[in-house]
Amino acid sequence: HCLDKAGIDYVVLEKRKEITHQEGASILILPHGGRILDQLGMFHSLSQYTEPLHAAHISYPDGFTHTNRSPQVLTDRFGIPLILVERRNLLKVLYNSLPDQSLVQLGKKVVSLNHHNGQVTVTVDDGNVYEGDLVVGADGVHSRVRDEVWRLSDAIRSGTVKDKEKKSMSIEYACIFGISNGVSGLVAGEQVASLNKGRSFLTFPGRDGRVFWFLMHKLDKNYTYPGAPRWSPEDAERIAARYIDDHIWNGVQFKDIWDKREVCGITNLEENIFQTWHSGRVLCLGDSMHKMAPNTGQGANCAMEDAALLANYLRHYLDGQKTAAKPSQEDLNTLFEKFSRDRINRLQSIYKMSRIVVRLHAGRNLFLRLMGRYYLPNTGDVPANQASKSIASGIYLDYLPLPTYSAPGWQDFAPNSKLFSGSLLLIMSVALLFGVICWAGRDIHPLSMKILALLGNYVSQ
Ligand SMILES: Cc1cc2nc3c(=O)[nH]c(=O)nc-3n(C[C@H](O)[C@H](O)[C@H](O)COP(=O)(O)OP(=O)(O)OC[C@H]3O[C@@H](n4cnc5c(N)ncnc54)[C@H](O)[C@@H]3O)c2cc1C
Repeated sequence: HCLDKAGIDYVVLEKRKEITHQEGASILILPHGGRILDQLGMFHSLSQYTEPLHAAHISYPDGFTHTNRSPQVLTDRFGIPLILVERRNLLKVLYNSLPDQSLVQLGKKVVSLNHHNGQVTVTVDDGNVYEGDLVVGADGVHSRVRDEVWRLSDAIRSGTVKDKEKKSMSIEYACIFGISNGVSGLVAGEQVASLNKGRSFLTFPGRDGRVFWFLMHKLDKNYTYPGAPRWSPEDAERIAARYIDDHIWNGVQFKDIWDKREVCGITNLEENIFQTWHSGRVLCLGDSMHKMAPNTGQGANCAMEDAALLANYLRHYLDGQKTAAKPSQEDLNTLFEKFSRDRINRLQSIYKMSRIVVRLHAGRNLFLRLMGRYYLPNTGDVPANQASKSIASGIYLDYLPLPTYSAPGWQDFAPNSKLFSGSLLLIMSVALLFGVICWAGRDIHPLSMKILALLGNYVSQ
């Protein structure tokens, strides 16, 4: 869509044979991702499938519960609701709104890439070969194109991509996810995070009693490729059985959701930001370059930003050319290098936050358990403020008009403060101190709570 609107020719090669395969996955669209979809004219088509989120509940293993209005606060600030959409419906809308669907070629698994006469060729598994000025690998966490970027880099200069980078993706959590039908006791639009030791649940009740859910499960150790665990449906059943009596919210147990599952799956939750994004005329983006836990709902939103920023840069490059000559290798190097640097800069804090949140939700250590239980519930709008900062500095398509809704959040939380990343550790450490005091006494002094709330507000300024 981004290339189409920028007037750049493209073809999409997709290994699957169908667009809307049902795998039980769903995607939270945050305002920065929603703004891009809105610019491309698709956000409203998506809303027919969704129930906007307005409240967030947190439940703890000791029975304590807490509710905040973060989703509604974000909606009010940015003028665009947070929506959870089935992945297949997102793909359906993306596909159906393409002006020329024949440009998406299904059943084309990319196997190799090569440079030839100032062009790049792509060979797919049926033997067909495609040629273009550049190739963008958006082929997910197990990217074939990333392997090819490494091979092409090493062919230019041996050892360019170090083994350390090739093995830098780690796996400490797995996720069982699914969609259930007819679960009572949960309210549409009110998301639930159920925190527990070694696991956490995220539950998004949608329309007509449908519930989208995720169980994040801590593994016995930290894995790296090629030693990553592999999962079968039986493994999902075995893990689910361990946590079947866990309380989700309002008397609903995981059993009530699991027993009513329509569809479910299991996957590793890989984590990493790779450093080598390109070689020659080939560039990678999306999950192939940055993979994060889904607890903050950022992966796909960041992938959309990647697409938007690349389209912006390509469009600027083409606008600046006096002739219709093809982009030279040197020009592409400069463009790809700037693109990957800008993206890594933007992604660092988002990635760090997703690492913290998945561990905090699963009570990874005493510090995080104290933070989760005694700090988080007393922080008011702090989670919404942190999210607002990353949303407000989101990428948009600079060659298309911005949506016309007026919402103050885009300006109010625009990147003019360096407080966030620099002070996060400090604030968490101070919060830990207060957490320990609260935990030791269990009887939480109102002054401690006031100080925690003030600290929280300070971080989010
Ligand atoms: C459980 C879970 C929940 C998540 N929830 C959220 C959320 O709420 N919000 C959010 O923003 N993100 C979420 N994410 C992350 C999100 O799903 C990913 O970040 C996003 O899908 C990445 O998009 P992508 O296009 O880079 O890769 P993918 O979505 O993985 O797409 C890659 C595509 O490339 C195709 N492909 C692969 N290899 C080849 C090949 N050799 N040749 C041709 N085609 C190929 C695949 O078939 C696929 O269609 C979640 C992830 C998980 C695991």
